[in-house]
Amino acid sequence: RRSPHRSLPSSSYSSSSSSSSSLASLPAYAMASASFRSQSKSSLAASSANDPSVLGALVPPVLPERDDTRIAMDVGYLNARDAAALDAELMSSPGFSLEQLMELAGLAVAEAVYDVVVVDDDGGDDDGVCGNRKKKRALLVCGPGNNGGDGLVAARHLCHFGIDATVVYPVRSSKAHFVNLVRQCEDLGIPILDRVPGTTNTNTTTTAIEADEGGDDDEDDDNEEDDDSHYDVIVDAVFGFSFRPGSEPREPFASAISGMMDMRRRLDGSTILVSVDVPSGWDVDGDDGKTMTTTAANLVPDVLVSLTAPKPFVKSFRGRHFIGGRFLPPALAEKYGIRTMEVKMDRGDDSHRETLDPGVDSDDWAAQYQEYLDENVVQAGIDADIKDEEVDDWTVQYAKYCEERESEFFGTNR
Ligand SMILES: NC(=O)C1=CN([C@@H]2O[C@H](COP(=O)(O)OP(=O)(O)OC[C@H]3O[C@@H](n4cnc5c(N)ncnc54)[C@H](O)[C@@H]3O)[C@@H](O)[C@H]2O)[C@H](O)CC1
Ligand SMILES: [K+]
Repeated sequence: RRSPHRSLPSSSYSSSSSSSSSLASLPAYAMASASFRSQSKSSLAASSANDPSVLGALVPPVLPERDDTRIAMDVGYLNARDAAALDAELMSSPGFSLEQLMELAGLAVAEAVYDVVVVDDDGGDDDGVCGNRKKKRALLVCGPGNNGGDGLVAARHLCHFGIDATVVYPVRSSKAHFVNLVRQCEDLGIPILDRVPGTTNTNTTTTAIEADEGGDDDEDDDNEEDDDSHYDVIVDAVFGFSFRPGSEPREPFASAISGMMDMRRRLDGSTILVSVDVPSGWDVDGDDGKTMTTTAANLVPDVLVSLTAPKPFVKSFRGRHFIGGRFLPPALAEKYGIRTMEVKMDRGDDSHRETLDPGVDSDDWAAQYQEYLDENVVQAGIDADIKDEEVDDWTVQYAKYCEERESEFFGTNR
């Protein structure tokens, strides 16, 4: 078993496994049949440990073994001004809506998180999202802008991926889209807290802002999570490319940032910190790795998910790096000096699941059972040798067995 954020890639990353199972659709029980196919995913490599003391210093590169899923870093960098301009252009020219962009961004974040905390932790062999493995837990700390929105979207997808997500959202936006994103999380049973568990609430502005913005006052003290809760991953979605590094982050976000760092210390390396687009409080355009604000000086993520393209600070980032967000038409990519990447579809089951047509391609045992039913149950009605009670007995048992199998596949996500 490999440590997900300190590992080099396996040379045989492409080993894949697939499995399929099915439940026969039987006339008496109308069982849904399902087949789950999954493939192992490759890992991207950590090029060196994330020791803050070496940040910005010259670190000899650790050359990874060949891994075709890594892309060269000559994809181009987007400074903060261009990132904002490109964002605006994506909405005006190809006509993307913010909702669309954010959905793709948040999905990319959720998939990267899933890769790191589930797939790689399972030794690269994912045997089904809804299998029997222990649920991983994710804490998503969301800020006031669109970076926070990416976090809210990611929380929803992670929940659908079978991960226990908890959101920290200290200042809720009153914009309709954000209200909906929160609602969608709540509908999935995702707790929405107003502070990072284990921190005291230094936030004196939240209530006022929420009241101003018509927020839900009942939620103000909503921090029911146990302060000692363990999270396998913390997602930092507090600030993105619009953070102004000239001043320190204001409350309650300063506390959210230090809360993430404290929790990481408390969990003593057993949690992975993933930053969305920019480690919150870092200088987006600072490429020497030393220009983050004091508050964020020790916020050094293990994993970064750049959206659209890496920002200049990435040159000094030493962790695992993913690029997400597939929105760029070639003309815009060229204009902003970005090389778009071809996304490898080696997982194939993120947004959809294949089901087996009942009886068409069913597993052996199901086909055999169906055959058995055809021969025996049909006969049961006319064959006096098989007593009704006996039929009831084994049908009940079989229905129970099917339910158990089904819940294995679907987990608690039904
Ligand atoms: N095309 C893409 O790549 C997309 C990226 N997305 C994500 O959006 C963010 C950028 O979002 P934006 O709303 O412009 O800003 P931020 O979330 O970075 O936060 C701005 C927020 O922070 C406040 N603020 C700024 N400086 C400070 C400070 N010193 N102290 C306290 N608060 C501060 C400011 O007032 C705003 O409220 C990008 O990084 C991506 O993550 C989109 O989701 C989709 C398209
Ligand atoms: K962030």
